[in-house]
Amino acid sequence: MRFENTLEFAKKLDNEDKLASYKDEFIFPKVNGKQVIYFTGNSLGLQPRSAKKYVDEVMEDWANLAVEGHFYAEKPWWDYHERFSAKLGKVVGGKPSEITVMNTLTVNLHLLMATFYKPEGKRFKIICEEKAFPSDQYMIASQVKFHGYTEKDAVVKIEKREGEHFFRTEDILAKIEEVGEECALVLIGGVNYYSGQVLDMELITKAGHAVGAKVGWDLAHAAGNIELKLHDWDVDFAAWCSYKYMNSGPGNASGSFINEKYHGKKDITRLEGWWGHNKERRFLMEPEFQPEPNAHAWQISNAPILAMAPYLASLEMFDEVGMPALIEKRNRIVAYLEFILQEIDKEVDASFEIITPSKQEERGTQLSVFLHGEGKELFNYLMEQGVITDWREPNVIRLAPAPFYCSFKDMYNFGQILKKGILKN
Ligand SMILES: Cc1ncc(COP(=O)(O)O)c(C=O)c1O
Ligand SMILES: Nc1ccccc1C(=O)C[C@H](N)C(=O)O
Repeated sequence: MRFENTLEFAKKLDNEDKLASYKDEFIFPKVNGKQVIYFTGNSLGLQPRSAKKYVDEVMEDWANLAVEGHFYAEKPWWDYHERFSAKLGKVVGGKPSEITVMNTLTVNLHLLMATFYKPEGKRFKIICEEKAFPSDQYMIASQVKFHGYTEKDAVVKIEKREGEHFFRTEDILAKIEEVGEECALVLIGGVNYYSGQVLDMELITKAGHAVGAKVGWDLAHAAGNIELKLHDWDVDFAAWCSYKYMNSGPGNASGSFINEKYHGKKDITRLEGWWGHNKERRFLMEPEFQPEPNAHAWQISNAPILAMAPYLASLEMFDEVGMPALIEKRNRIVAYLEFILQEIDKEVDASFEIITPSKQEERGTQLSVFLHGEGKELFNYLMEQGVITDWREPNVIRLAPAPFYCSFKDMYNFGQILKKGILKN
C-alpha cells in the first residue's frame, strides 16, 4: 500500500482499523490537557480500564471473606494462577500445561536456570548476546559464579559485526557450533530490547539442541508483541515480564514456559515451595514434596493475587482480540511510522537512522532510531509536547506503537511534532 503523510490519510487508516475502538479501553496520561502519544508500551504498557475492576474485586473479597477468600472468593485465590495458563498459552504458543505465572522476570529466569543450567565437566558455558539487557548480564554472570566459574571462562557473548546494528543468524549459529559440547545453555533475548530485532528462535533452538545444550529465551520484549510458537519450536524454557506489551502494571508478575517433556520427571530438579505441590494435597501439610504434573510445579510461594488481578484483566483483552489481529495492525502501524520517519527525514534533512531491521519478520512493534544530528534536546522537546518515547544511550530513541492503543493519527501527529522539534534547533 502507498502511504501518504497527511491527516486525511491517517484518518482513513484509522477508519479501516478493526482494533481502533480499543484505544478507549486504556487510560492515557495527559500533557497540557491532551492525551499523550504513547510510544513506550515496550517499557510499561498503559492501564486497561478493566484493571481496576479486577483489583477491586480482590479488595472486596479480602474485606468480605478474609481468609475464606482463598477458597470461596468468586475467583478463589488458591488456584488463581491457573486462570492464566490457557489464555497465555495462546499468546506464546505453549500448551496450557506448559505455562505458569509467578514471581518476576529475572527471578524466574534464575529459578529456571536452577533447573536447566547444570554445568558438568566440559559442558559449563552459557551463550548469550553481547549488550543484553543489564539484568540479564548480571543474572548470567552471577549464575556462573554461583557454580564456581568465572564470567570470563563461562559466558560466551554473540557479537554484532563491526558497524552493524543487529545480529546475524549465521553468526549466532556459528558461535553455538564453535562452543559445541562445552555449551550447557543458550539464553538470549528473543526480541532485542535496544534494536527491536526479532531473532530466529526456531533455528537457534535447534542449533542449541544439536550441540546438546538447553535453550531458554528471555521474552520480555516478545510476549504480546510477536508470534511465538514455544512448544512447536521445542524451546526448553522461557520467561517474560507482563508489564510491557501485556499491560499488567509496573513490576508485575512474570509468565514462564516449561516444555512438557520436563513435567513429572524424576530426574528434574528445581527450587521448590508449597505452591508447586500437588494441588489436591497442598493443604494436608505433608512432609514430602509431590510436584504438580505441569509447569505449576515450579511455583514456590502462594500467589500475589492483588498483583495478578490486573494481569488477568489485560489477558482477557488479548484473548478477545487474539495475536493474529494484533500482529496485523502492528505490521501496518509500524510500516506507517517508518514511512512518516522517512518523510520527515527528507523534509528537514535530519539523518535519522532506523537501527531496527526493515524486514517485517525480523521486527515487532519497536523502531529504534539513532539520532545522528539531534540529541537529548529533541527527546526532551517530544516529551514536553506529549510524545512519550524513551532514550537509550548514546543517542537512540525507541518508538513502539502498541497496536492496542496507538492510532495512525498518532503517527501522523508525531511526525508533525518531530518536524517542529528539529526545525526549532
Ligand atoms: C530483556 C529484559 N530482561 C529483563 C528485564 C528486567 O525484568 P525484571 O526487572 O522484571 O526482572 C527487562 C526489562 O526490565 C528486559 O527488557
Ligand atoms: N521495568 C522497568 C522499570 C523502570 C524503568 C524501566 C523498566 C523497563 O522495563 C525497561 C525495559 N526493560 C527496557 O527495555 O528498557
